[in-house]
Amino acid sequence: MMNTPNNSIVLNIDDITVTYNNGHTAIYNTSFKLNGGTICALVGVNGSGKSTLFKSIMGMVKPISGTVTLNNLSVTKALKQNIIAYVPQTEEVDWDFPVLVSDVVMMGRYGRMSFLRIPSKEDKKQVDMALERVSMSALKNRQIGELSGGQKKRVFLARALAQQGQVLLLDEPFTGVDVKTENAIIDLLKALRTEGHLILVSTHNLGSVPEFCDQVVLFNRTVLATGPTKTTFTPQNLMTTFGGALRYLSLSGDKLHDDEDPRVVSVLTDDERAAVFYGEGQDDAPHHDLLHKALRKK
Ligand SMILES: Nc1ncnc2c1ncn2[C@@H]1O[C@H](COP(=O)(O)OP(=O)(O)OP(=O)(O)O)[C@@H](O)[C@H]1O
Repeated sequence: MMNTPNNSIVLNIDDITVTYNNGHTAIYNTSFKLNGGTICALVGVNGSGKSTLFKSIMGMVKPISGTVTLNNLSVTKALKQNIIAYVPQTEEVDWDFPVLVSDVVMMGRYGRMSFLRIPSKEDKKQVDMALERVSMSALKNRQIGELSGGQKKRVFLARALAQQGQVLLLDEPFTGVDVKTENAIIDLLKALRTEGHLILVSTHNLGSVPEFCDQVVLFNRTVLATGPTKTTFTPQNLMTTFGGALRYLSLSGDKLHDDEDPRVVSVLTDDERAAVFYGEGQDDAPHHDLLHKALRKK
């Protein structure tokens, strides 16, 4: 069983500014607040500071001003209590390091072990359950470096699950994964939301945002807009966020993916685009098949 988190978890980012040692201010005056039982998308162009924001929440970079708190605890205290789990971008990991898949997932348990790091029965059970949840049990004795990009992502997700944190930070979990895996991850995140977790996920797959995220933070070095997806994830706000670098794409046919996914890329007309964004009297969020990877860097 996962922890039994309740909706009382609160992440409060209050007016933080992060300046790197080289003098570059990556994010400034950034504030937003999220509660448990939420999946929030963090959306912005490359270099807009999304990873920096994650690292601030993880205490890996220190804001020069402002505070990050979890249930009124400082990041340091929240980390000690294993409240936050982080799935970094794949590029940030040294994949040549010789380590088994199950060992990577066991790392999620380290914060709960004594300094000798001898896994208990419970630790092993949690690792097995986490691997099961991301459908990676069969590969648990493989070297991590031998896995595909999508499989590595799932292993890191399993590591975060094994940690049993109430807050899950995911930095681009869909990059380089096939559509089936993306859908499986989305289903898992929805289940975690139901269990009361607070999930913040950065993604460039704009099409899937309305399908599984109830909140959004549109970001470019500071918060441009934040709130419920339905009212905030609007074409106008997205144009502000992406400054004309946005392309509206739909997918169909078999050319886009290696698997049997029957989709290809085509450009949407203005009318279709309006329909995708809740137009045409649609009450429900559009299915992410309609609009996918709509960001193209200019
Ligand atoms: N360690 C660092 N030292 C100096 N500058 C950095 C450092 N890390 C990131 N930056 C700069 O801060 C800015 C924000 O980078 P960050 O990685 O947070 O963006 P991002 O939104 O996650 O980008 P992407 O979508 O490409 O992953 C960039 O201009 C980047 O060059």
